[in-house]
Amino acid sequence: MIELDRAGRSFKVKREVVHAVRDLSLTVAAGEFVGCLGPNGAGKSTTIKMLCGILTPTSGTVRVAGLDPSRRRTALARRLGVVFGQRTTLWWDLPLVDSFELIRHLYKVDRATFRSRLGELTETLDLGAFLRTPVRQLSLGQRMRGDLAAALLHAPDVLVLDEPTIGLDVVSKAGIRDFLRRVNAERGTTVLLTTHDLGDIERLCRRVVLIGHGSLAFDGTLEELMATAPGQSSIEEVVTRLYTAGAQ
Ligand SMILES: Nc1ncnc2c1ncn2[C@@H]1O[C@H](COP(=O)(O)OP(=O)(O)OP(=O)(O)O)[C@@H](O)[C@H]1O
Repeated sequence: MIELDRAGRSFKVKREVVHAVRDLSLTVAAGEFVGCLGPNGAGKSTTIKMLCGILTPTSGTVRVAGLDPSRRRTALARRLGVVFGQRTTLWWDLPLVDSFELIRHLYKVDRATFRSRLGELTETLDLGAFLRTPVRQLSLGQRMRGDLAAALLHAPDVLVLDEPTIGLDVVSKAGIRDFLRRVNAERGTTVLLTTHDLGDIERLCRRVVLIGHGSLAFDGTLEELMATAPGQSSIEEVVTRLYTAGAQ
């Protein structure tokens, strides 16, 4: 469902070239739930932006649902849902439900299907109390739930999330994690998320990939990740070791 083959992305900054992602090969099969870790500046967001078609790779190839994201952005939009935790895709001054209505038009979802999906998402994400509130008045947790609903209204096959639990309290995080687990298990949606919250990884992701210096530094199960540092009892200790051992 997601395929990166020796994908790379560099940027020219003044006279320097920054290799944000280099030679990254990764395949995510349909229905998988994969967590992506990596130190600040490792290349996670750049990778996500290549998957969405926001950035074109400068080397290698990227495919999502069989499509080249930067060339087939419109076709891909129908198959892909995206949430950037640090930024909203909702219309700031409009009530949440009006953003959903606009998304319905953009994705050409028929009214009956929209109503039934919105009903389901309102219930599972508990949006009822603030559907008519302008997005700018929502708390971060409410806004994130709104963004998740917006990303799923067109029932995409693939969901890509860049730090979806950033800044959320423990209860809101638990709610979002529970929701994502259900979307993956019940709808079979392929999920790839980036996070700095190791609780997301422990509670959600059987498979973990670690990006360091723009390349793949680890790809395996959580158990295999723990086994890279025998004697360390917590995932924090294992990841700290990996980051300080050269992923940085
Ligand atoms: N548009 C850009 N122009 C120049 N350099 C960029 C650009 N976008 C990213 N970079 C650089 O590419 C590298 C990777 O950045 P990226 O945002 O992908 O990291 P990240 O792993 O998502 O980090 P974080 O965990 O801090 O969000 C960094 O060195 C960053 O400064």
